[in-house]
Amino acid sequence: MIRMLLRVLGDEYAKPMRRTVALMTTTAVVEGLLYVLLVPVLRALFGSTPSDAWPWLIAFAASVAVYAVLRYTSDLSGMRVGTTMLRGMYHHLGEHLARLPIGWYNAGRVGEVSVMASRGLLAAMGVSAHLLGPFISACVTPLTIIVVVTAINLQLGLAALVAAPLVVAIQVWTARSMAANDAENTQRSNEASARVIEFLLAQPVLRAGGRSSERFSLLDDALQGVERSSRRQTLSVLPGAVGMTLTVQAVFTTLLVLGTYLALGGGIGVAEILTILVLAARSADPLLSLADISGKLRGARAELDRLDKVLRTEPLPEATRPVRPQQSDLEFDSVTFRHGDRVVLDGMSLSVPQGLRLAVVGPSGAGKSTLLQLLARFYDVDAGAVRVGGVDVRDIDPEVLMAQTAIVFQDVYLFDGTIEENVRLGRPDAGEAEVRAAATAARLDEVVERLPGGWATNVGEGGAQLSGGERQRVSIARALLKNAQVVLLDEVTSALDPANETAVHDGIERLMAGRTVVMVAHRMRTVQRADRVVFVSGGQVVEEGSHDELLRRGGRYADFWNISLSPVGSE
Ligand SMILES: Nc1ncnc2c1ncn2[C@@H]1O[C@H](COP(=O)(O)OP(=O)(O)OP(=O)(O)O)[C@@H](O)[C@H]1O
Repeated sequence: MIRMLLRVLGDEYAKPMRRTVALMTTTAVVEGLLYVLLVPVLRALFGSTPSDAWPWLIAFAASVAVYAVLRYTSDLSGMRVGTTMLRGMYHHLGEHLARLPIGWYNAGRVGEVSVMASRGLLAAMGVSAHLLGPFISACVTPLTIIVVVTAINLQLGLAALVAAPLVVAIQVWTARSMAANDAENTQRSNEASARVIEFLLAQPVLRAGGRSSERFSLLDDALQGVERSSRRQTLSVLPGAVGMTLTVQAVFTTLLVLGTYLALGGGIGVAEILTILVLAARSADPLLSLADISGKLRGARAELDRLDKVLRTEPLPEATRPVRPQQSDLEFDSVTFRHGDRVVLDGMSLSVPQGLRLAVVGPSGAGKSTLLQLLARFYDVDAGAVRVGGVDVRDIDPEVLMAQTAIVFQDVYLFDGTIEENVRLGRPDAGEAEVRAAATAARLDEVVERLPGGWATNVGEGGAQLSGGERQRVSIARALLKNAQVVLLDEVTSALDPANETAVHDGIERLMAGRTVVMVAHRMRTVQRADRVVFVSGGQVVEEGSHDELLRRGGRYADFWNISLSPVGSE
């Protein structure tokens, strides 16, 4: 477990962790040894001069004080290591996530990473802050006590020692029977969380379609699944807990009977027998809590496993000698790319000379968006090469590639901050005049004028305070501010009202001026602004030429527009 923690976090935490474990072990041993002092105390109390007990009582009190200080220090150390690790883990995870390919971030990841960053990291931190100390105490203190009992009386020590393999066997058996239920419970909880999120996000659609109750029953089923698996999980603990209680009781009774027998035969004194019984009673608590602590440790381990899996996901390889492209022409050279088993691009070749605009048209699912994503290196190709300025994108420093590429997608995500802060993301070191100029060029100034807080208006999480078209203008202003030589557009105007569409078209026109552009197009108006058009289908370019040429040719492209402009398919 600790090895796993250190692997996830890095070796810099090994030293404080080892120190904490040593401190916790010492504390547990001292706790066990402490009670040896009861023997002289009790001997004196049962002897002819009870006042002889005083020095031993003082020694006992001093030992208790030493134990209390040790306990405080080791708990504090565990807490400190836990919080330092938590900070370290956040940094480690944050840095790693920032290096992972953007293609890794599909919809499911958001839930997975957010659960990991909250529940997972807290559970992992809890290992050293809350679980390690009690776990070490539950294992080491009873063992120390057995050693002490053996030192006082060999027969009673051996009787107590018989319990050790029994306790281990019960632990292993309980852990096995709980493991399957733990996994099922985690899976059911994750499913239920996903259903809750789906149910909340889909409220507008569900209400419009009158399907709320239908989807609620799915959510209800998921929640009932959690209830059932939680019940099974609780029940799976019971045999182990009962077994452990019976074992502890049996050992206690054995020690009591054997101790009384030995005492009656004069083999052991009353002080010794009382001390042994106190020690036996003292071992009961940590032993009984062992099952609970082990369960929590297993839960934390499962969270760490998930974290470890993400941390072991390799970022896209970076070039050892990165090349900076001097031009902005684009090229797909026999590119093959798969999403899982599905071949999306199958040996595709195309090129875009510097400063020209290419429109990509094709049926849904043909791989148009994927083509843009490969140009921005969200993924690496499976075969062939994607080149910018004649340089393979894998040989370009990712930051340089990103600085050279402006991307405007249909779905724009804005951060919870002011409009100005959101535009500035395009180039954080831009001057105020440059930010305003970009905003004006994107016709964002019209939006800002209407807002009560002007430039300082907070856009809310995800840009919820703005309409789709207004968010789109922020995104275009960002791209304009970035002043990148390559512009990638993923049909940005298809869902806008006429006023916003005109404004966004104006902004896009300014953004495209003098730059190399690839635009995914679903609308004739967008395509007509391109210098060249490719029609993609089946993972390949099937037709290429200007809009008018392709229409005249009467092939797939012409069919595509004829269908989409027919009364049923028209916009
Ligand atoms: N993250 C992903 N994981 C698995 N498959 C994916 C992923 N993204 C896209 N695909 C699949 O790759 C294929 C191409 O998707 P892409 O989004 O590039 O198509 P498109 O031509 O842009 O479609 P549309 O016009 O409908 O947006 C589709 O079959 C899609 O299901």
